[in-house]
Amino acid sequence: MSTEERDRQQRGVYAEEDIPAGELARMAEVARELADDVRALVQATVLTDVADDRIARARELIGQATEILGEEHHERSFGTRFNSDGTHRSWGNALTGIRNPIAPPLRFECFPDKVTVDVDLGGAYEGPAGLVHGGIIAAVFDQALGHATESAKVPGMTGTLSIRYRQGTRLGKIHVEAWVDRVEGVKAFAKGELSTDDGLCAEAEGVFIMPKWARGEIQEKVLGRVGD
Ligand SMILES: CCCCCCCCCCCCCCCC(=O)SCCNC(=O)CCNC(=O)[C@H](O)C(C)(C)COP(=O)(O)OP(=O)(O)OC[C@H]1O[C@@H](n2cnc3c(N)ncnc32)[C@H](O)[C@@H]1OP(=O)(O)O
Repeated sequence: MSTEERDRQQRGVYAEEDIPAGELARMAEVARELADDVRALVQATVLTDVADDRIARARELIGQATEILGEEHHERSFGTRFNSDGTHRSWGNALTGIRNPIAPPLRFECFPDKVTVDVDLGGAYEGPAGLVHGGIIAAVFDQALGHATESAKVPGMTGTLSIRYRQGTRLGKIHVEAWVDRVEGVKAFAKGELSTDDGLCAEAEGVFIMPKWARGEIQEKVLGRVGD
């Protein structure tokens, strides 16, 4: 596929889909509840100790649920959708998406100088025994630093992300802070820290770049709007 065709496809996953605020709130609630249920199922799957016949029964029920959910579905991804009320939604996002049970999910608080997030990473995010997987930590940082750039109105895609793991992060509650350190043209340099009750566990820095294909119209839309 040519670069032009790829860029065109990529722009296409940023779509206008105008939905009245009340209806949108209802849809968000339904999506959030379903994702919460499936997230609980994932956790139960990792930790269960029931006998094989109970697992067989659970699989039957899960199969039925999968079939129901598949009756109507989006083609490949949810993408990002823009509303005329000044919001946009990326509900499939792997870290924040309210439709996505893989997402921990991260819910950021935005301040003028930084973004913060508190989240509980349970057994489904394990790497070394009892500790959070390093790749999950990297993903959390990627999103947090990216969110900081978006909040500072200099959003971009991750060009480079570097992490220093200072000590193991025990499964459980984590606190992450991220901020924009400086901006050079289309590049925003962001930093972040992850801590727990044990203190500082990891630090990150990254470069976030507004890609060529998004400069202009899509950039304006992302900059002008808020959402989840
Ligand atoms: C609207 C849509 C997008 C934004 C909306 C996001 C909003 C919402 C954010 C929510 C938070 C998301 C947080 C998760 C973020 C991911 O997960 S992003 C997914 C992982 N990253 C990727 O897939 C990126 C893949 N790479 C690319 O798309 C492109 O190579 C890049 C990195 C965007 C570069 O784009 P490009 O248009 O080729 O850039 P180009 O004009 O050649 O270079 C611009 C400058 O950047 C430098 N540069 C290029 N590549 C790199 C690199 N990898 N490292 C360091 N510097 C580099 C160049 O040297 C140049 O520097 P100067 O000469 O200006 O000094």
